[in-house]
Amino acid sequence: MINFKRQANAIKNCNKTNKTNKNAVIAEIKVHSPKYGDLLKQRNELDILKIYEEAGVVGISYITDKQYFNGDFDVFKEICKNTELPVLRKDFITKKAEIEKTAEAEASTVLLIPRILGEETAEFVDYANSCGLDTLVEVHNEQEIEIAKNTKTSMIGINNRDICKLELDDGTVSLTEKLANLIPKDRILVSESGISNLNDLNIALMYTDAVLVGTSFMKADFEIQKEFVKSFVGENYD
Ligand SMILES: O=C(O)c1ccccc1NCC(=O)[C@H](O)[C@H](O)COP(=O)(O)O
Repeated sequence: MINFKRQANAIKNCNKTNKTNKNAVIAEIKVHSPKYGDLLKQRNELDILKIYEEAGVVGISYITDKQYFNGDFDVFKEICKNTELPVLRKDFITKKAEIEKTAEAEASTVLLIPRILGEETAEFVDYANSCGLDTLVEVHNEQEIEIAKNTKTSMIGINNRDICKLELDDGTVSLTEKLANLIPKDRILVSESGISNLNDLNIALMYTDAVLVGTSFMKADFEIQKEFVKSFVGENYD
């Protein structure tokens, strides 16, 4: 089977080149937010993909959940097909068949949530790895960190928001500051959600290897979107 394990390597390679001030930014093509509504605003997902690529991000995230985030698996497949960047699938995965479907789409990484999978998280990580996928195991509290630590996941994400509140809470990077030192250094650590400006970004990157940003990139006006994303990636990126 083809090995799609690219997300973790992309972040590691990016960090090696940090001499050039390039930050490891995973950019989300987020079409809908439960809090802000439509974020796509009649734009095309593949145009946004191109902007993110040109801005120098290390990876792409896309939410396939339809019910709350208006995601579309066919769009996800198109995104995977149209980029060399690693692509993360975010969804509420509960079945191994969904992991197979993610690998078939030639994604790089699948999100797994201990809040949903509990002690089965480790088994789902192994299964995703056997399908050639990287895994991002997402935590929001100490109990979930214990579950994540007992898996072979290469990446752990601290979601600054409580996903059970479906984005109606305001996540802040203070959660990343609080939890980061509980996560073993051999895992790639990602700060996710609620990162809306360079101050948030800099705080998150003091504690983590990468950040995942959606809403603030999507809310930036189309004309300035690339420059805005570039400012997160780092001034010296070309
Ligand atoms: O993170 C999850 O557990 C999740 C699972 C399924 C659908 C959506 C999910 N979370 C939302 C996000 O992933 C955020 O959009 C992402 O972290 C970006 O956050 P923001 O920059 O605040 O839009």
